Amino acid sequence: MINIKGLSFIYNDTKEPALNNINIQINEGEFVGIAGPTGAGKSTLTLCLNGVIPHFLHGDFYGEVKVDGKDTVDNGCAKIAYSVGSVFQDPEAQIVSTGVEDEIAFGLENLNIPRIEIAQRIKESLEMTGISELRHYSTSQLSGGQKQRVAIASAIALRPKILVLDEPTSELDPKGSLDIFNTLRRLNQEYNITIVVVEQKIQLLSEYCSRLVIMEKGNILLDGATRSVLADQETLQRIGVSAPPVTRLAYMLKKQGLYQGEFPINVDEAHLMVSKVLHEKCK
Ligand SMILES: Nc1ncnc2c1ncn2[C@@H]1O[C@H](COP(=O)(O)OP(=O)(O)OP(=O)(O)O)[C@@H](O)[C@H]1O
Repeated sequence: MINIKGLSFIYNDTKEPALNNINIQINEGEFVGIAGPTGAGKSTLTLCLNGVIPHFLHGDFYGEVKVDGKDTVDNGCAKIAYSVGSVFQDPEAQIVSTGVEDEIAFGLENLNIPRIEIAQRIKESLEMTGISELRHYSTSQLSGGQKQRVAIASAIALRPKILVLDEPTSELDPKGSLDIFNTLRRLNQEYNITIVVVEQKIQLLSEYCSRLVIMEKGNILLDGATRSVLADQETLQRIGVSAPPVTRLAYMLKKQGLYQGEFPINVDEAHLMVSKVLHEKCK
């Protein structure tokens, strides 16, 4: 679904590569989280997936990026938008219309989709994101989390196979952040949309993503199943990515020889781990 080979990118007027020989393959239906310290190249990578790089942001581009079989150099952003929907940090900056319905119709009208089909797609994308009740709202009435879900609905109205999100919860409170990730889970599980999300809140990534990619200085440092990536505490600590509290607790227990099992990645699993440790101790 996403195939990146030898991708390096240096922004104009800079010396250091923002991306440095990235190789990654993401298969259909994966839910991939990307994390890493500031300046790691996470946003640059998302911009390479939706074609903004190289078509709008210029620099030295090396290697190959293919999304849904389309090479992003040979296909413009409009063509790529049929395969890759994009959602950015700030919902305010993405929303251009005064009404929810108009907002979702906006991208479709630009692509000359027939009116009757636009109506169908508005209904469908509102249902998919669980916000049908907001259809006739004015966008100024919406909370940050609702705006971000309208942005997601607008992106999926083009029926992309891949949804790329760059820190979609950065402006949101914990409830709004959970709503977004629950929406993403639904799009992934029920509609088989491949999700690639850059997110600082590692706890959210650990609960929702099946695969984690950790970047640093333009490189992919770790890439694998969420549990195994989070188990590499030394690397995460070294680059300043703080693992979820449950994983840190497991790490401490393992270091002291009190726990030998798998790393927990959510509260339920941590609960089981603590019960096991206590059981052993009380024997
Ligand atoms: N438009 C730009 N022009 C020049 N350099 C840029 C531009 N955007 C990003 N960079 C540089 O590219 C490198 C990677 O930046 P990028 O924003 O992709 O990292 P990031 O991991 O998303 O960081 P953050 O978490 O702070 O958003 C950084 O050194 C940054 O300064």
